[in-house]
Amino acid sequence: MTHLHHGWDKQPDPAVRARIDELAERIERYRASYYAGKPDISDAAYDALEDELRDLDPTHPALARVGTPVAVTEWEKARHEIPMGSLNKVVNEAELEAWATRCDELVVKEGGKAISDDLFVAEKLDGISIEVIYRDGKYADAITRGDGIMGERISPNVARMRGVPQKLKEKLTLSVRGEIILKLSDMKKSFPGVANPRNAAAGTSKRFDGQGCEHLTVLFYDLADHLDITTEEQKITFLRKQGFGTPWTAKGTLKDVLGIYRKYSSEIRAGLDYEIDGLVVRANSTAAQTLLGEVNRRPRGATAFKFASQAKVSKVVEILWDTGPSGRVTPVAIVEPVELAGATVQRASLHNVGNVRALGIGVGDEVLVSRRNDVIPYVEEVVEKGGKTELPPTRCRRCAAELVTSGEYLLCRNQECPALVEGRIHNWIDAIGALEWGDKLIEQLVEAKLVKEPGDLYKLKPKQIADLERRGDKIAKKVLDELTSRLPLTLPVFLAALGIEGFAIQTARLLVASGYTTIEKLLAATEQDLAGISGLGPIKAGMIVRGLQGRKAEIERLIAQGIVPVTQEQEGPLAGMSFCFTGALSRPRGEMTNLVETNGGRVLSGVTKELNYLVSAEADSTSSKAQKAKKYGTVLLDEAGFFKLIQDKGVKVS
Ligand SMILES: NC(=O)c1ccc[n+]([C@@H]2O[C@H](COP(=O)([O-])OP(=O)(O)OC[C@H]3O[C@@H](n4cnc5c(N)ncnc54)[C@H](O)[C@@H]3O)[C@@H](O)[C@H]2O)c1
Ligand SMILES: [Zn+2]
Repeated sequence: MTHLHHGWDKQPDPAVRARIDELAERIERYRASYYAGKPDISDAAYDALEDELRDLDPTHPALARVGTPVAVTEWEKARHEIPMGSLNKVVNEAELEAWATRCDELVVKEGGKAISDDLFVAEKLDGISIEVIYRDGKYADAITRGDGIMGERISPNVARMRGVPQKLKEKLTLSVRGEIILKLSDMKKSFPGVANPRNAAAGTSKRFDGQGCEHLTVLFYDLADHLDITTEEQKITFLRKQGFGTPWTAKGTLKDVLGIYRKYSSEIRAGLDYEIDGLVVRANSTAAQTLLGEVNRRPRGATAFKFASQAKVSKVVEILWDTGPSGRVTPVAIVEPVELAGATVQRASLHNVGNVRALGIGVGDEVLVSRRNDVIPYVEEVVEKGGKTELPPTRCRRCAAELVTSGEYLLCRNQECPALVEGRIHNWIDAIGALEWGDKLIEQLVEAKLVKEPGDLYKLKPKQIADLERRGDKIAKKVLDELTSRLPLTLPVFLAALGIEGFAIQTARLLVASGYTTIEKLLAATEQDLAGISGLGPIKAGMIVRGLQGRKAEIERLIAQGIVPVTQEQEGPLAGMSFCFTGALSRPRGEMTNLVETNGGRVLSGVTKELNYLVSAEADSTSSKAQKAKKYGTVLLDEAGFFKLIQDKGVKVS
């Protein structure tokens, strides 16, 4: 193989040289901690740095090393008769195909048979390599990989692990290779509080008192002495026959392997009782493997086919402190763009101020950004400090008010803060089910200082909305008509729309059912009064009373404007029933809404605990709305079911 160094034939520039030296030094340091079971950084971060070094200097000696030299410990050092190597890796299907093609070319040139049609695949166990030696069929020795040449003799510990037979079925002398793992079920049972099975296995297997080794398991996948064996498949069969536990394996073509990989990535891996970090793919024929030979103690005829990492290293460019609708300040890291799970990521959540302090993060730091299960990307760890540690702000970035710390959170308590005003308006619009009002419109209205509190919504003139950027007469009329069409509001909706903490619609309903049938009665209630209601309790009662008193003037302004809550639910055959429509329906949404509302029912914009019926094109939909509905016990209906229901109630459908 030729290494073109991206086409450079001159000396790399000093900055690159310095980065290479830095990476190499750090890689050696991280390895030493990792193989001792106390990694400094995550595997994903380590792999990212190793890949970076490989890009800059593919032949760097740090990349050729295996494991780490053994440290001075109480364990006796032992030399491996046959050095223990490592594996090269591929991280996607194209790389695996390229590896197979390259192997085929090489073997064929040497007069062998192409390997692509005869591959052997095994789960790549994420544990610690171990060599176990049997003499005359009896367990004799176990040596850790160490740096591949010299390891530690931890025989008494390995003897206690599961899956290690004391005696073989035949009186053979041989050396087998396996991986010490900690099964997840054993971790749960016997290692409370431990989160990483690999690190626990590494630490435990080297304990001088051997404590905990009985909970570890060894699975075997290789055999050093060949015993007339000519394929990997025969090796595994032999190991199983002698009583060794093994990982799952299969024989197949390149296409089969790709299928297996997809299946493992998408489902099997998540259901295993142990962690694997990929598959190991090899030429099934040992003759082909011998022909291919090895480079840097990594066989060319085998490769680790790793699962895609959903984490990458990047650099923090800026840290933003966004004030949210509830006043909570959320820190966000802006990082140099990285590709993650098919998307370019530039913003990563830092959750809260407590987490920022715990990470000790700052602008200029190298961080690991991850995106798991499609959630919002977040910063997992600081890999290397590169700048000053971020000092959390003392003032709100939206309104400059002094921030308050509450537990892990920073809060803006200024009720006039535009972020909080937007939040309250948003809550109102949501609760009354005004579907036409988008976030952006609310933001514009608050920005233009046209709306400071919910009551202001009802004072808006069509022209004020029409004049906003990208609005117009049609939109203005539509949203204002919608607003008035929701009136009058029932008392529970009115209360929930205020968005008082701890005071959602269920609580509002409970209060009405307990006799607080007018807003006046509620405003007059004390904490003690409400605490007596079963299902409320003193804490919630306190929040409700304080919340209502804090908004009293605003409530009075609403009422003065004619926004008077009514206690009676509307009348009609669908009174007391709520519906939410989702997906493509045969009639326009507006028509369905009208049908429900003119008959006394309510239409909600989303699935809440209050929703009685979710109507969708397919009743067995697996959409997130349908899942939520199932959780709440909401009835799922298809269109036909909906029409049948309302007709049974006496609604005439044209
Ligand atoms: N976090 C850190 O600081 C840090 C530091 C160094 C290394 N690492 C991690 O260690 C790994 C590299 O270490 P490595 O040299 O042990 O290589 P490796 O784990 O990538 O692959 C080789 C090893 O796989 C194991 N293996 C498991 N199942 C196998 C099977 N069925 N067939 C063959 N081998 C199997 C063997 O022990 C073998 O030695 C990387 O994943 C890297 O992220 C992390
Ligand atoms: Zn603020």
